[in-house]
Amino acid sequence: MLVSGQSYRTIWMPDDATVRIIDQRRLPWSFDLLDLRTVAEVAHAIQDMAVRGAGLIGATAGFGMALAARESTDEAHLARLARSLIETRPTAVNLSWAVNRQLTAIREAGFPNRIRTARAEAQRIADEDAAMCAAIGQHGLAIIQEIAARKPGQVVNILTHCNAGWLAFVDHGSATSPIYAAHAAGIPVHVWVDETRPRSQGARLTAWELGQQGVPHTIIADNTGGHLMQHGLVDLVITGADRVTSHGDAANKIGTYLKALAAKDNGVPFYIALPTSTLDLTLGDGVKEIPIEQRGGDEVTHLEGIASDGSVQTVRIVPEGSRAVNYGFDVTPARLITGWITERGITTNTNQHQSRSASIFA
Ligand SMILES: CSC[C@H]1O[C@H](OP(=O)(O)O)[C@H](O)[C@@H]1O
Repeated sequence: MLVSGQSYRTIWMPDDATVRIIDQRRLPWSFDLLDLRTVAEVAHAIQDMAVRGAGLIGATAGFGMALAARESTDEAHLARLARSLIETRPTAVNLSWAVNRQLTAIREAGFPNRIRTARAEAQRIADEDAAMCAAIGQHGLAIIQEIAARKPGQVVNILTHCNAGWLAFVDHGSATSPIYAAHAAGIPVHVWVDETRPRSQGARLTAWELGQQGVPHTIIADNTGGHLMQHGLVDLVITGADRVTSHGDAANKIGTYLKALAAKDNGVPFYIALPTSTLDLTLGDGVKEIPIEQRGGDEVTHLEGIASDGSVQTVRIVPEGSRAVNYGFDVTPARLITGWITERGITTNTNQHQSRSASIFA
């Protein structure tokens, strides 16, 4: 997508030994690129959220395995490097999916061919992610067009939570891709951007990327969405997901479940946008089975911002000594979801009031 008018992806390899990323820890204060040259540096970038978002975590792991292929001296060493990537964050299934896809490709090609194989497979994973997200945009566009047709000449108001934008993928995004497609098609859209505490991915990342594309948007405190829905100010909710089970239960940033409850109570359509690389059909009951990452309490007790002198500072926003818990994700049960938008099309939830089916993605 565009950054100051120039087209970017979130990750690429300028040479076979370097993974180059947009360092999202610096956004929106500054736009900085960061080069990663070892598996350890890639693992730290994922764990410290220099890169984040299900699709981008997967692509980063894929490129990390291209570096692992260069570092590894034998298959056991390669397996240890792979494990060090998988262990960085537990919820987004794309991470383990990408690593295991690379291990399979290397195993099939033979260890001596690992470097060339892993480099090519990493590029395929990234290119596929971008293509899947573009397709999600085209499929999701139909939903927005249908709403626009019901309110001619008026703005379509869309609420999204966290950042499931192009910054969470290689390009286009999942939840934002239909928004970008609608904006490009000339449909008047406006986005309510949940700030998404504690890491503020919405206020810092979604607002930044929408602004760069010229999409009208308004940042709201996380607890505002329900009020807006009660007053008819939200036509559609679209979020991303980090893992979706065979039942259609969706793990996403903490707070997504609460938005789905408010949407259900107010008759607002609630869609999950995801590439099929985010599906985990080995799981059924998402609330019981999806691993939920817990991060440090300091992300809750402290807030980063830019001071009037332009310096980026972190301040404590709670009483000294107060403790905090920091659940990174929650799970929205399929019964609250109107439909799932993937690169294959839209799966509408026809059994929202029935017991969960074996798999809605059959
Ligand atoms: C659908 S990928 C974006 C997804 O990932 C975010 O989590 P994090 O920023 O912690 O990686 C959040 O759940 C987004 O919805």
